[in-house]
Amino acid sequence: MIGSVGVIFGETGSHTYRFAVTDPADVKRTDYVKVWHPTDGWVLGQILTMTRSAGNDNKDRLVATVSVIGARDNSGLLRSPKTPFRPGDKVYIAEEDVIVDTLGLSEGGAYLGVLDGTDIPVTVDRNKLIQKHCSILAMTGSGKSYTAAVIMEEMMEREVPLLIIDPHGEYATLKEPNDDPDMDALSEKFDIEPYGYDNVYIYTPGNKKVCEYADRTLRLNGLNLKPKEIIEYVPSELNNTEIGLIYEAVNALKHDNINYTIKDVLVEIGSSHSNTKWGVYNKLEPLLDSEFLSDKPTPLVELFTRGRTSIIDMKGIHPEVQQTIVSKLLSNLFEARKAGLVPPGMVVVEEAHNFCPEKGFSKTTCSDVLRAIASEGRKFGLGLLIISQRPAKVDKNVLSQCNTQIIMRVTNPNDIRAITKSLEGISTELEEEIKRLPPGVAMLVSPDIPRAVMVQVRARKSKHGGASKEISEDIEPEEVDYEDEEEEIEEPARPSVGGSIFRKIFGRG
Ligand SMILES: Nc1ncnc2c1ncn2[C@@H]1O[C@H](COP(=O)(O)OP(=O)(O)OP(=O)(O)O)[C@@H](O)[C@H]1O
Repeated sequence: MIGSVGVIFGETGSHTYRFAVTDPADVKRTDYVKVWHPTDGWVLGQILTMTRSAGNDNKDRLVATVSVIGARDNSGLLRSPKTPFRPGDKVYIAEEDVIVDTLGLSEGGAYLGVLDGTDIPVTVDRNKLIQKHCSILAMTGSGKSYTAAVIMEEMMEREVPLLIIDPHGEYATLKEPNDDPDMDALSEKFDIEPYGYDNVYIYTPGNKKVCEYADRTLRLNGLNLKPKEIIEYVPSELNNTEIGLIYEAVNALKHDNINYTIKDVLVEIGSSHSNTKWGVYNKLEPLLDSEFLSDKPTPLVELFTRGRTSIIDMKGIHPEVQQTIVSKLLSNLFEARKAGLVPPGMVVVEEAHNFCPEKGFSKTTCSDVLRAIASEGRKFGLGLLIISQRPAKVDKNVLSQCNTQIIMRVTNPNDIRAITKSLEGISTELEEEIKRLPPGVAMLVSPDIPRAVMVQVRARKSKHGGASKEISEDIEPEEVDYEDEEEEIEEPARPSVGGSIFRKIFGRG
């Protein structure tokens, strides 16, 4: 053990104390320190703040404030000392084994990275990630999708089935090894090797024109859809007369007692004498173009099976249609999991604020199923990994069910409020810490670790495909006034519909 780094002074408690730092070169904020307590033995603490001032003698005084973590008792329980530390007690830098034992850092779980400022690996239990869900919350550019990919890699290595809802096509590069020019140094630091994963399949609900690198087309059941289901798939608003035409067409097909597709519905609408039919054609055309409604839907046992990762790449798909696809897909998956038709596994939802928005922001067709998986998924072994850059806009019912929280840099006060509301006993210092986290460093709140810890997230084994755009260095980033910030979710431009649907359905111009 190296010599003491300071001496406790002033008023002390059993939860916090201050010490005068002997040499500023010995300690820094966030360091783990220990103090001997007469009844509890070595008690671990973490330096929360450091202040510098000039004393009466004009000498520099450096004071560190420590938050007490505690010590393990004979039965392994973490306890805070019942009596305060004594002024005059010496403070020492905590050794690795004291930190590991006290924080209960175990080996063998999903390897997330190292305790910030140390080489101590931090892992999280894979089963708990699945059974108790996980969230990654951070502002854009702070390393959300990078960290999400690290968790995916850890899951893939244990052959956990993964279904990734990927609105921006960020995760296709899981197939390629990391080609970071600094890979040698990163490999050594984190003890990992670059690796591209084989069993990753990219599905597009569109077609190859929409997503040229997709391996397959995602097909959902398009047979005998109810009028309400057809309407949900239509990206444009339908007026009452148009909705009426769809109902009439479906009723006529049902009356004939035959299996029908969207194409049949359109042919039926074509026989109507109403001029409204042209409007309906125009609005239903994208459904025929995208080809995802089929009488041969992609089997769930193909999408969600041991050792396989299926990425649903939503690039080029209208946001409202994305929500309907996610709703259908996850409802079917949840039912299949309840019936034991697919194995336990994890669903990853990127941009979760668009799929399960908080009340008052918008309503989506997939909110209910995400809420159901969040509250009941643990019973059936269906886990959620929720990722969002706008925690304030994510459904609280979903966020509050995520027992493992990975929080990266967040500066928006509304988002910080949303995060701290869902975390018990988070201190003002930790709140401040969240605002200052550098990219790649995360605050981990896990049921296995008695307090929030800062983790330097490990390098990816696979290549990073984040969607961040290069910003010219001479463009100043825009200042955001959070008070005036528009809280409504932006309505993206609807894709234009055109071309001759008549030709597609009837085979002539
Ligand atoms: N743990 C890490 N190690 C090394 N680099 C990292 C790490 N985390 C993030 N980065 C780097 O930071 C950049 C931003 O990360 P990432 O793309 O994950 O951000 P994001 O929060 O998902 O942003 P966006 O919302 O724009 O997608 C990336 O270019 C990546 O190279």
